[in-house]
This record gives sequence, structure tokens and C-alpha cells, in this order.
Amino acid sequence: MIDELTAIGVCKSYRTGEVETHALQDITLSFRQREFTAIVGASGSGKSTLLSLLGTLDKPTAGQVKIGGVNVSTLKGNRLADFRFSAIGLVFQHFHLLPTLTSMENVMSPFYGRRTSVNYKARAEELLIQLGLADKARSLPSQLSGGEQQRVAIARALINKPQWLLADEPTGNLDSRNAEAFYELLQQLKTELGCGIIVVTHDLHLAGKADRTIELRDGRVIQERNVTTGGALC
Ligand SMILES: Nc1ncnc2c1ncn2[C@@H]1O[C@H](COP(=O)(O)OP(=O)(O)OP(=O)(O)O)[C@@H](O)[C@H]1O
Repeated sequence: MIDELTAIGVCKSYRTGEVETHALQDITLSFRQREFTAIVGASGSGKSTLLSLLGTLDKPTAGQVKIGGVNVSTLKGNRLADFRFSAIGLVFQHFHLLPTLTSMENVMSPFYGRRTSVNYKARAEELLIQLGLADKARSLPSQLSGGEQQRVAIARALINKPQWLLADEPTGNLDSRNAEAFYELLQQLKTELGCGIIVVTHDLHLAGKADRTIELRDGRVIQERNVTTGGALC
């Protein structure tokens, strides 16, 4: 069970020519299953950088990201890809659906090229039904609304039943009705699948629905608020 996600003393710096940017500085955080965390902060504060490290898409310059006790920075190549596939679902602001694949194919695509005994076609059908997209299974992304594309992206992220769902600005391209539907979906996923949800957002309404908010400024955690206890923790 990959039930704990932790960042321990995580730093991330980028070097562009002579300029070094310290995007994250000494971040220590722990995330739990069945918890919806929103990461907030001004533009450039390090939110997306943190999410990409937690999602194993990038490696810290210093410190560790551990998932279920595994230091994911030590994983490479196929082992890293397999670990990510088994543990993490990712949703991006622009969804990144493959334009020539139908909704059904996009949802199944993480399994393409993998040997598996999982009946992923049945699971994709189930997810599309669950997300209200049964009648859009054969549509291409260009034939879908923004909210529908987002739900396809979520179904794709959930196809392998990840313990962690990570989303970067998921409501950035949605109208208020679809954004509202998205909040409800997150609550449902948390309760029914028991996954931990971590969302980077500028959307204060979405952040207000989270169990916990973490605010970054200049690459550091400046405030952590747990809604269930109501307290500002640091
Ligand atoms: N690949 C990169 N190369 C160089 N600098 C980068 C790179 N990615 C991010 N940065 C810098 O790191 C800092 C943090 O960026 P990041 O994208 O994490 O911020 P953010 O809080 O997600 O911002 P936004 O809300 O605008 O998306 C910024 O100063 C940014 O310019």
C-alpha cells in the first residue's frame, strides 16, 4: 500500500545561463490518503514545481520525495515509469489528450504497450459511465467541451486506480458549472477510491473545498491550514 507521500527537506533549483532560480527551498510536507490538499500561492511561488516533484516527473536538487517509504529519486527509466503508473494519476490544466484518439482510447492509453492481465477496456467503460461520458466514448477530443475533455483526462488518470491523484490548475479552463462538478467529483473520488488528492490552484473556491491548504511563497511553505481542525498549523 503506497499510503504515504512525503517531501523531506526538498529543494529545487533551475539554472538558466548565469541565473539560478531557487524554486523550492527546504520543503518538508506529508500527505495522507483520503485527504484533499490544495497548494496555493502567487505566480512563481513554486506550486507546479512541487507538484511535478511529488508526481515523480522531476527530481529534487536536494532532499527526498518518498512514496510508501520508497525514495522515488532513486528510481530511473522503466522502474520509475512503472512506479508512477502504479501509484499516481496526473491531470494537467490543458488535459494533454491525444487528439487522434477517441475518449475511450485516451482513457485506455496508459495501458498501451504494457503487458497486463487487467481488463482495462472494462475499467475504461466503467469510468466513462461514472464520469457521465458513456455517450462520448467514441468522440475525439476536438468534439468534446472543455469540461468533457477534463473528465476524460481524469478517467485516464484513474484507469490504474492510483493511490494519488495530482492535478495542476484543473479548473483553469472550466466554466463555473463544470468547475463545480469537478469539486464534487474530487470529493467522490476521495470517499469512494480512498485516494489522496493534491491540487495546485489559483481558484480560491476550489481551495476552499479542500481539507487542507498549503500556501507557498518564494519556494517556501508560509502557511498550512487544516480545515478539519480549523487551525493554521504554521
Ligand atoms: N524549467 C525551468 N527552468 C527555469 N526556471 C524555472 C523552470 N520551471 C520553473 N522555473 C522557475 O521556478 C519558479 C517557480 O515556478 P513554478 O512554475 O513552480 O511556479 P508556480 O507557483 O506554479 O507559478 P504559476 O502560478 O505562475 O504557474 C519560477 O521563478 C519559475 O520561473
